[in-house]
Amino acid sequence: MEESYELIIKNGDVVLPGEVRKLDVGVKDGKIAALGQGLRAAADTTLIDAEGHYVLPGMIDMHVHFNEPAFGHWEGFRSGSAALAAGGCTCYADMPLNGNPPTVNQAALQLKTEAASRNSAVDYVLWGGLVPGNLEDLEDLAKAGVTGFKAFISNPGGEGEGRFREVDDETLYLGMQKIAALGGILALHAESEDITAVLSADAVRSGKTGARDFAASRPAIAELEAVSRALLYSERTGCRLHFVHISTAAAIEMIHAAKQRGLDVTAETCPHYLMLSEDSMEQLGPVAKCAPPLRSLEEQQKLWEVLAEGKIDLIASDHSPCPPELKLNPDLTFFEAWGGISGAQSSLELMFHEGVHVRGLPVTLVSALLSEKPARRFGLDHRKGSIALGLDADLVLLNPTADYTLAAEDLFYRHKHSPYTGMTLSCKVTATICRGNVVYTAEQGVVSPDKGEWLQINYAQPAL
Ligand SMILES: NC(=O)NC(NC(N)=O)C(=O)[O-]
Ligand SMILES: [Zn+2]
Ligand SMILES: [Zn+2]
Repeated sequence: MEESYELIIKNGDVVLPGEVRKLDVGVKDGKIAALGQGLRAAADTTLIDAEGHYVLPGMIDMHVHFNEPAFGHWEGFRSGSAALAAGGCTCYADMPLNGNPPTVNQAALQLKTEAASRNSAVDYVLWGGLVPGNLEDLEDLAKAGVTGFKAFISNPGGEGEGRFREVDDETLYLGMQKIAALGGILALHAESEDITAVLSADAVRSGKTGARDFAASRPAIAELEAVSRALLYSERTGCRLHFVHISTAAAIEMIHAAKQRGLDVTAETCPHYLMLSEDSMEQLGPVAKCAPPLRSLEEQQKLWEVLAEGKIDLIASDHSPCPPELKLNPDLTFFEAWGGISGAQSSLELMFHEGVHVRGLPVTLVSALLSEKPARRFGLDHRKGSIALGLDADLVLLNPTADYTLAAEDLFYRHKHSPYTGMTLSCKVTATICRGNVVYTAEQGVVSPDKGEWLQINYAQPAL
């Protein structure tokens, strides 16, 4: 009997693990059911012509802050996931902070899942938090299906009573022991609180509150010190560790060396450390403010070099949005403005534009950093992250010969500011498909805003 497909994507340059081939992709029951040439459509098959386009696995963005509950006026699941879909992302991980309550116990996780349910365009996983005082909650969170635990070494900022707090050393050490026993993984924001707090206070006291003063208050040594401490804890506790948003090649090298000696650690960086620099902070203002801060152009170049050498494990956006008055109000000093960049919609396009087109990196390397490697690291690879038979049909069509200038109106975020508006890009996402369902097209926008599902993670077994 002839196979019948609900969807066939024809004639695209399909990005498979390690190679690109011109193939048709046949989708049945939301899964990739065939990869071949000349797949035949039935009367009710939807056909998409991908001639001249890459067909990529959807990006898996392991680091976004959607601020519900309570801070949906900053960004919510609807708008945030719409932006991700428009940017070629088919699965994401929501961080446990900037909503209130933060996701640090089961009751808070329940509120999070209620906010997300039937409000996400694409699939998602949820991080729980490790904070002072919640050691006893970690097991419940793990059983409820969080993807892992997130902790901050430096003060995360934010508003509201009960907001997310950074860990002290004891909480970090005991937390890592416990997470190791649960088989979980810790994601860590690694900047020394002692160094950044003292330098920030000094700068503000002496009226040095500009963009470069901010960068100087969070120097590379703050990242290196926190990374080295956490590596020691990982070694002693056996806790799997993932460093979020690493900003320097030196920290990447330190993590890589730890990996070489057998530690189960990985490093993420973000498009903004690869695309922007300290100069951008000065030119664009707080819209380009984040922590760790953007670095020098020399540092940015070194980060591309370690990326090309395969020492970076994955790319995530660290989309950390806020209302315009916390970023664009001229009365705020650079130190007072919100720290966090709105960028999730642009990650894949930026990485292809700069990584593949400008710097000549292999398409397969860039795609692996966006999809395959995050899936493997976080136990999603039996369903997501690659174009392979039997996996979810999470697919992106990318036009690699586009020439478009990103405008604020193109953004699906709740608040349409981003450091990338005005940038001209050489590629564009033209369609995003999640589990065989067309979620976004460049012509029609987000056509399916609410069919994304929560993938609960069971560390002992792979995700459902
Ligand atoms: N509270 C935050 O969202 N912080 C975020 N802010 C950044 N990166 O500037 C982060 O992930 O650290
Ligand atoms: Zn962070
Ligand atoms: Zn973050």
